Amino acid sequence: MKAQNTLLYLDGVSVSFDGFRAINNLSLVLQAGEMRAIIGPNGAGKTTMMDIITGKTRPDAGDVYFNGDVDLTKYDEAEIALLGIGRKFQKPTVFESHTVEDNLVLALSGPRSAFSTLFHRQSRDEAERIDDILYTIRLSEKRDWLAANLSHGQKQWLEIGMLLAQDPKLLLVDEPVAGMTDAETAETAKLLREIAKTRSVLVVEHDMHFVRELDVKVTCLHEGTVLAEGSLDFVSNDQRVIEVYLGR
Ligand SMILES: Nc1ncnc2c1ncn2[C@@H]1O[C@H](COP(=O)(O)OP(=O)(O)OP(=O)(O)O)[C@@H](O)[C@H]1O
Repeated sequence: MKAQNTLLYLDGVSVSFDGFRAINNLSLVLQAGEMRAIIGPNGAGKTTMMDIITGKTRPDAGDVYFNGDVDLTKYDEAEIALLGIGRKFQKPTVFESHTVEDNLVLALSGPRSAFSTLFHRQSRDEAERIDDILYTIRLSEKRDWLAANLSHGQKQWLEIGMLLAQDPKLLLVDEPVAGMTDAETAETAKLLREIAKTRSVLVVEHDMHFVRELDVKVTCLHEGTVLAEGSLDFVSNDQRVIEVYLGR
């Protein structure tokens, strides 16, 4: 089967809402260890594509395979999260009244209750993982801070850290740098590149400076299908991409 050796394989995927085709014969292949940037105008179907991958929306037609032969259309949202697909929505949803570290402890624990999680003794393994994640998300020095006191960008990093605590094979990240300072945006590109050394990442983003800094293959969606795919230079020189998106 074609999906073999791919981390994510979408082929001929379509979905309609009240007769409107939000996703139209969409095909996209992501290799293990690959980071991909998804661009495209409002309404292109970027969010709907993520909804299909995470099981929030069922496609009307097409194949959606994860990790080679796992047919994602057969699983619900909770099962897909457990299979190793983590999703970060645009707005950060950290626990503001907990410390940075406790946010990660809670994320690491999965189904355990918040109370027993915060009061059980961390194993050395857990403590090491938390140290590693804090280092990756640039928050080692702020581990004792209340999440409420972090900047917007730092909250986004913390939420990425909370996803990392669940050790996903694939991370879906929706507009991570919206509202960030230029310095935070540049740091986020570095951070995601580091994360992508050990797992695959799909990033939806409108900020082209940031996409350039990611330095990865780009897929431009339009009207629910792939309009152009390749390097950012290749895609941004495509006349149709300029017409529907970049030239606006
Ligand atoms: N549940 C739904 N019911 C009806 N229409 C929907 C639904 N979800 C999405 N759509 C429509 O499908 C199209 C694709 O929307 P989607 O949100 O996936 O685009 P997008 O590329 O993520 O846009 P943006 O950049 O604005 O986030 C839009 O026209 C949207 O109105």
